[in-house]
Amino acid sequence: MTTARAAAVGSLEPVLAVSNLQMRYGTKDVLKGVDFTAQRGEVLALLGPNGAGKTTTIEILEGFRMRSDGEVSVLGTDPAHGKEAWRAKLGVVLQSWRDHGKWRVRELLAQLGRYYAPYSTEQVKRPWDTDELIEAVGLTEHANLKIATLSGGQRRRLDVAIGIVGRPELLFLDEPTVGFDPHARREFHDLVHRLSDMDETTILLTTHDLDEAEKLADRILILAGGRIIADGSADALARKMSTEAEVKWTRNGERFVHSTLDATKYVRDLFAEYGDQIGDLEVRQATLEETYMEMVRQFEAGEADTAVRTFEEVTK
Ligand SMILES: Nc1ncnc2c1ncn2[C@@H]1O[C@H](COP(=O)(O)OP(=O)(O)OP(=O)(O)O)[C@@H](O)[C@H]1O
Repeated sequence: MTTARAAAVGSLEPVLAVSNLQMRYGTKDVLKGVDFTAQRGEVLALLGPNGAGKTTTIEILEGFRMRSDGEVSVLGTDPAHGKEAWRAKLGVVLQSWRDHGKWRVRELLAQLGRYYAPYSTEQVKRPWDTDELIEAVGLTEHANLKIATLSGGQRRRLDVAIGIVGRPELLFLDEPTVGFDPHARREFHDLVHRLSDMDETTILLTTHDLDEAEKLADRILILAGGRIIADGSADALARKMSTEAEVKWTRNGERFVHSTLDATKYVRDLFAEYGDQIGDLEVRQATLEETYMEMVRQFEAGEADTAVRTFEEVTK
C-alpha cells in the first residue's frame, strides 16, 4: 500500500472505538457495557451524574486504568499496551492539579515541551511554540509568574496548556472549566473550537454541565447506569424528546392548565370550542436540560434504574 493510500485509509478509522467496555471495582459494576466511537476532529462531551463513571472511562482510554472487559482502541492502539510514541500523541488534562508551584509558567511549559520534540513531523511541529501556547490559553501576562501565585482559573488554563503542549491528536479534558469565571469559560470554549477546527484535534471532555456540553460538543454522550443512554448532537437529542407539553390559558377570568402529548391539536380544539374567550395562552415543552436534570435528581436519590428508564423513554 502506498503511503498516501495508507494515510487515507488510516484517516477513516475512528480515533476512538469503545465496545462493551466494562469496569468493576470490587463487587460494584460501574461500567456495564459502554459503546461509542469518535472520528477525527470531533468534539465529544461525556456527560453524566456524579459517580456515573466518566473519570473511570476517560482513565481507561488514557491507559491509566485497566478495564475489566470490552474492546478499546485509541488512535488504533489498545491503551492497555500503548507505548511512548502512542502516548506522545495524546493530551491529558486531569481533574486534580499536579503541583509545580515553584516553577514559572513559561519555564514549565518549555521544559515539558521538550519531551515532544522527537515526535515532531512534517505535518505537525512539536512541541507548540511556548509563547504562542501561552497566548492561546490567555496566560501571556502571567508567563513569568510562579505557578503557586496563580488563581484557580489561571492554574486550570495552565493545566490545559500542559495538556496541549505536544499538539496532541487526541485530547482528554476531565471537567476542564471547573473554577472558571464566565469570561475564562468563553475563552476556553473558543480555544476548544480552534483546536478542533484548525488542528483537527479530536477532543473528549467530561462535564456535569449540559449547557457547556451544548456549546462545545459536536456530540453529547450521556453516561448513566453504566451505559451510554443517549448519543447525538444537542439538537438531535432535543428533537428526539417526546415529552408532554404544558398548556396554560385563561377563560372568563379563570386559569386553566393541561398537560398533553399533542399541544398543537389541543390548542386547535380549544380555539374551535371557545374562540375569542381564550386569553393568555402559553405552551411549554420540557427542555433537554429539564429532562436531564430530572434524570440526575433521580439518579442522585439512589433511583438509578428508574432515572435511566425514564430518560430513555422520553428520548427514544
Ligand atoms: N479506585 C476505585 N476503587 C473503588 N471504587 C472506585 C474507584 N474509582 C472510582 N470508584 C467508584 O466508581 C464510581 C465512578 O467513579 P468516577 O470517578 O469514574 O465517576 P464520575 O462520573 O467521574 O464522577 P464525578 O462526576 O463525581 O467525577 C464511583 O462510585 C466511585 O466511587
